[in-house]
Amino acid sequence: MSEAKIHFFPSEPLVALLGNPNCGKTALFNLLTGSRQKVANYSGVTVERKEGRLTLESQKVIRILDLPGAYSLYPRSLDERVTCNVLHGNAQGEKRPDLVLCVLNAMNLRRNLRLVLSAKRLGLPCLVVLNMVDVAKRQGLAVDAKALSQELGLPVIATVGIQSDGADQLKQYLSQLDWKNLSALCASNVDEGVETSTDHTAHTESDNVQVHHILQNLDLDQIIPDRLSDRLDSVLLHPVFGPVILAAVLFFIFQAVFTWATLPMEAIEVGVDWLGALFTQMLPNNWLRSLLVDGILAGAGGVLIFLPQILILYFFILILEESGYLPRAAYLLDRLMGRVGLSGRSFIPLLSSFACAIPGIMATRSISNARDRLVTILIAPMMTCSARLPVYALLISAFIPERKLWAGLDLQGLVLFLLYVAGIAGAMAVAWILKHFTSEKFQLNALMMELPSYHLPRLSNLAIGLWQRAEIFLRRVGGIILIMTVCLWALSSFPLPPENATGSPIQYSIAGMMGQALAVVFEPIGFNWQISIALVPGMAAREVVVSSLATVYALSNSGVDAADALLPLITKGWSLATALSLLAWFVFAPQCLSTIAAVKRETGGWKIPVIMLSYLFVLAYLAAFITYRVASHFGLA
Ligand SMILES: Nc1nc2c(ncn2[C@@H]2O[C@H](COP(=O)(O)OP(=O)(O)OP(=O)(O)O)[C@@H](O)[C@H]2O)c(=O)[nH]1
Ligand SMILES: [Mg+2]
Repeated sequence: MSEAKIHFFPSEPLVALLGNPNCGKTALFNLLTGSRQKVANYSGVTVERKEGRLTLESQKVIRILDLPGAYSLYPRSLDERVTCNVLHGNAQGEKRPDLVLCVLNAMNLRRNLRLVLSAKRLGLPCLVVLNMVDVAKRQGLAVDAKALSQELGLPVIATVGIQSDGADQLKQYLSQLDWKNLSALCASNVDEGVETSTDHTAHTESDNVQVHHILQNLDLDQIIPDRLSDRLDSVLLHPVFGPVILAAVLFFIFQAVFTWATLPMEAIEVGVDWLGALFTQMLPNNWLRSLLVDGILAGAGGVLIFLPQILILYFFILILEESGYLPRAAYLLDRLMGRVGLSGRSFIPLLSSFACAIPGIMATRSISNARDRLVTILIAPMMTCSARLPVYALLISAFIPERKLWAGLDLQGLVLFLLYVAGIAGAMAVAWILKHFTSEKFQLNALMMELPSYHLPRLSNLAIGLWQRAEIFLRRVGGIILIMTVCLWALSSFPLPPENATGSPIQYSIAGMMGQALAVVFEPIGFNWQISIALVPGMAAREVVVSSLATVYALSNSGVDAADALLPLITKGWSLATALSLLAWFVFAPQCLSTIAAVKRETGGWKIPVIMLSYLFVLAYLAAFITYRVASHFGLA
């Protein structure tokens, strides 16, 4: 029996944004649709299609698709394939676009125009959008849009993706378009002989010749050097200064995460304490008060305190992304990564994983080599995601003294930096081991990566980026973290202890019993039953470990003010060996459930997520075991 699928597409016209990576498609998409998709100054930011809507002056609504950047319509990586599938009408659940907006970076017409010529051959109506005309103007490059339009046989509209009115002319053009009859925008001067050729090298050669002619006719054949970027690169990409500056930048970031966050963190802590005291005073001593104070405030409130540190980390990541420094860092690390069998291409996905492993794993779509991509996915979870920051920060605050070393260096910041380095070193070691399992024939591809011009990060972009991060974090605190905390509170509070009980009530609860059972597994690495309990809900989200510890300890110690009691309790109650062992565990700890789901989605099956989960568990256990034993040996127990 044959089965046919019928798709019902929305009736509105579909407009797709096509262009080389980093030419400003997403910036324009945001301007047209009012969306807030991620814009950054490197290639491969967008890796999946995103849809938005634009209401034209005529009140007509059109759908707009932002697509991953592509160098050609012969895909070499997964993100380019997404774009090609859409343009050929092969994308699942999506019709073929009614109109293609070919976005050009005015500063790099030579390469950008080749894609326009390929797009023309698709037979779809095309409109050329000449973006970044502000930069071109600044650099003294005058592109004559009318002449370009004549050369291409298509309308050309100038835009500036970073100005709020930068796409107004484009919107106006779209408003006046006859959407029922777009055939006028189909290419008229396609060379029929070449069009029917199936050999794409023939296209490439003829396109090169045609682009050369167009640029000559427009008097744009000369290369305009970007002097500022070149001068900066002579220092930042210097074989000696370059790596030193990169290390210093990363080191400074981790110092700042600790030192800059102190004041705002204290302010949030005071607020949470005040609320806790208020509830304790106002409510009778019953289960509701316990839920509010020991559960919600101690747990979710305890995680909220880490918001400033997370925002400071993101602030720096956003600056690195916007400035154009990221691909340079990838270039600097290419040789180093080559030693472990990876290319510099993997650097950006790995760096994104410092924020969260999920966007990092998604970003591997831009890696064209399938083996490189898989290894990068497997090691991405070892990069310290921002959800692990609260766990590190809590343990560092509890066990590492707040001391200044030489030159004002903060000891706690240094330890944090070392933990990040431990994650990176672990990841590189795993990549190196995997290199030896790869067939002899495997050859590293040379790094081909575009270095964009440096930009000063725009304050508005930074503010929006930070706000989005704060929103995501607050939603996690109010959502999954709160839910897990309340569940754990319930499991830790019931059943009630028997009348003649001698220990604290939590020991008789479901969670208490589970913790004691789990402690058998974790005792060899120095974890007590409270930690063992906290690790389980911690699989839902990393920060939950902190909220769970807070709740478990609050319930184990009646009579102590819960919300602020965790820190002194663990300082007193745990040995340094246990704390170090827990830190070592978290450097490698198997990832949260959403990361595992993302790996399954991206690799199309359970095999890789199961491998990842198993090897990370073994690694985390081994690292914690060795740390605990060595620390105990040196008398830190
Ligand atoms: N000066 C200037 N910068 C722009 C303009 N349009 C975009 N940008 C900047 O160019 C960089 C790239 O913009 P994106 O919109 O992320 O580029 P993209 O084409 O979506 O890139 P991919 O998703 O990687 O394919 C960002 O730093 C933007 O702020 C423009 O017209 N003028
Ligand atoms: Mg984009």
